[in-house]
Amino acid sequence: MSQQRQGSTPGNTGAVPAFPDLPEATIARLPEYLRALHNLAETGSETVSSEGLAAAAGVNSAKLRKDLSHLGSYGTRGVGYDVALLIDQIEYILGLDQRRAVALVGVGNLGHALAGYDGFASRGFRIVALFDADPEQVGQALNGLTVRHVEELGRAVVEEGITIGVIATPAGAAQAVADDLVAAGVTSILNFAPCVLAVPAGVDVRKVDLAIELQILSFHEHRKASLTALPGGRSPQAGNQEAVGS
Ligand SMILES: NC(=O)c1ccc[n+]([C@@H]2O[C@H](COP(=O)([O-])OP(=O)(O)OC[C@H]3O[C@@H](n4cnc5c(N)ncnc54)[C@H](O)[C@@H]3O)[C@@H](O)[C@H]2O)c1
Repeated sequence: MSQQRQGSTPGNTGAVPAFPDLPEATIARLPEYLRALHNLAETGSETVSSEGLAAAAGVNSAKLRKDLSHLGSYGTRGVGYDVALLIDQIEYILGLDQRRAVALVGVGNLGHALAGYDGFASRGFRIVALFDADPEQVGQALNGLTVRHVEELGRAVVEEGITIGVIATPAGAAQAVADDLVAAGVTSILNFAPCVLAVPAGVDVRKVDLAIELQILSFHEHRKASLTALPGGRSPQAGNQEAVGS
């Protein structure tokens, strides 16, 4: 997932003096640590070593210790990290202690799948409103919500306290949708459409493009094939797993 940064992070604005200024790569790994910690908590683990947590999150332990030191979390020698405490710290930093209201615009193939996914709630998000421009979609019930016409977006954003917008429209419509979301007061956008969005300062955009991820895997396939074709048939050793930005 790539990020377009037009705005500043909430930290270091003076409003929350104690908020740590985290590297982007560390921010991208925190959700992986959180997922691993929740799995550990579910199996009854109260503490975890840095090596154990690193293995569960798919990163190396030196990187994990450095990341967690940014949160002021160093663990206890011989004991490791307190699982519940670390979950609280990471959820606080990611702002997941408030369940954020999300609007989804574009309820086609992808939008249907996203709106129907129940896993967001347990990760701190509520999709509270669905919008589409197609009269055939408007009025449909989906996962307890009714699809509304995109013209109702502005009012709904204010009434429902929506701060995050997800765009799942065709690329040609995405910029206008982003403009409407921003005009309504949305300050974070997750864009699935294959295009770059222009947004004003203070608005964060993240882009998800599975085709780009596949192209990166294609590069690795190409590289492995070229290595095995070398004289002596050098074959690649360990796999290259890049679960989160580094
Ligand atoms: N990021 C990824 O990995 C990934 C994967 C699949 C699809 N996509 C992209 O996601 C988008 C949606 O794909 P899809 O297969 O669901 O397409 P789709 O055609 O099935 O759905 C698009 C929906 O957007 C609606 N729409 C069009 N203009 C609109 C507007 N101005 N306001 C509100 N709604 C509008 C349409 O009525 C339709 O319901 C496309 O841009 C596609 O390229 C991205």
